[in-house]
Amino acid sequence: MARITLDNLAHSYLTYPRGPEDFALKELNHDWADGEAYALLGASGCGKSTLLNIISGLLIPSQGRVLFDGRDVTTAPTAERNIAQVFQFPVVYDTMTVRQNLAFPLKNRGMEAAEIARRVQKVAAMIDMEAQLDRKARGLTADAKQKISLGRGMVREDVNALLFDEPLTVIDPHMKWELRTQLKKLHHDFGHTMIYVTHDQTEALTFADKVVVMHDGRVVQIGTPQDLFERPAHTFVGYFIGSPGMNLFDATLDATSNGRHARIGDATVDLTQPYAATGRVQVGVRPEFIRLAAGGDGIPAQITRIEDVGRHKIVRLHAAGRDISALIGEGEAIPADTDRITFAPQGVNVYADDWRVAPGGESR
Ligand SMILES: Nc1ncnc2c1ncn2[C@@H]1O[C@H](COP(=O)(O)OP(=O)(O)OP(=O)(O)O)[C@@H](O)[C@H]1O
Repeated sequence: MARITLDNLAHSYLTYPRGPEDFALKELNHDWADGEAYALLGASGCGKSTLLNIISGLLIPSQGRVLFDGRDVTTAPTAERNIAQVFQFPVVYDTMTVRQNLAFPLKNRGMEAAEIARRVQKVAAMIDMEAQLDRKARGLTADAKQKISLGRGMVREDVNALLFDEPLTVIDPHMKWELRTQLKKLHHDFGHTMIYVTHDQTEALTFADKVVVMHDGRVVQIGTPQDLFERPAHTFVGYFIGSPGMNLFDATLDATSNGRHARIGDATVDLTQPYAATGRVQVGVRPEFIRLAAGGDGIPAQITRIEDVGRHKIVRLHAAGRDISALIGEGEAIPADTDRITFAPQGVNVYADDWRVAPGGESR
């Protein structure tokens, strides 16, 4: 296992990039802590695979360095990096049995037969393929083959890091959940440094200790699932994480209140904390923190639709010139004469140029 350092890293696929917009990966400095499980999350094309390929050695970055435990591996080939990789689509040897496929990375390193047998058996149990160990891989479903690929990735215990690039794409939904649980268990048991690329927020939030959110070639936030939910560092994180995503209101901070009050449409909202930003900002409030009211203070709003999705209701509203969503818990009433919304103070975030502005007095 290793700490992986990205030092001043950036990548452009163009030979002569003219500006930041020509970089698939914009400048990045980061330490991936030894033994942590990270998910790299972002929409298609945001640069996840580019970053993963630089870490694995499939791609040499146009700028900066990659260090494993302080050793510069920027130009070292994949084979020298001692990592295990699992890709989106299965990579298996069709003419070999499942057992031989799983044993392959260990045999390659000259491991003793009894130890190979022990590890293969253990991994086969994890991927639920003990009954098929002596079947040839040829003829197995794509799903089963991908489980073999995952097993092969997990069979070595001495790797610097385990890298997964959307590994569950071809797996059926029930097995997805099962395998994700197994990966988490594997991480718990062996403490590998794991990097897991996905565009699926559920996958990222359930798998990882820390989620690295990428947008347009840039890492916009690295945080625990709770950080991403409570304090999205960038409007993209607010929108991308959560279902529905965070509501954003155009607002003007009121200088006479030391940035404590915001003007949203025709209403004045008490943000309950001062913000050191001036002029036009955006106020972000997740649907979980929107409260419905009839009369009194708040932003005038009209309900346009109510969707019952089981454990809660999604209330769609029109407020301050935009469509927004509120989540109302089971058993909570929706006032029939709802004509306003208010914000739960702990759910308010303020953004200037898409980046979160920390309120005065925030500890971090
Ligand atoms: N070999 C390449 N040559 C030129 N441009 C590339 C190459 N590979 C990726 N890109 C571009 O770099 C950007 C980032 O792509 P990348 O594959 O890293 O994103 P991603 O987040 O992994 O997306 P996906 O989830 O679709 O794989 C995209 O604009 C993509 O078109």
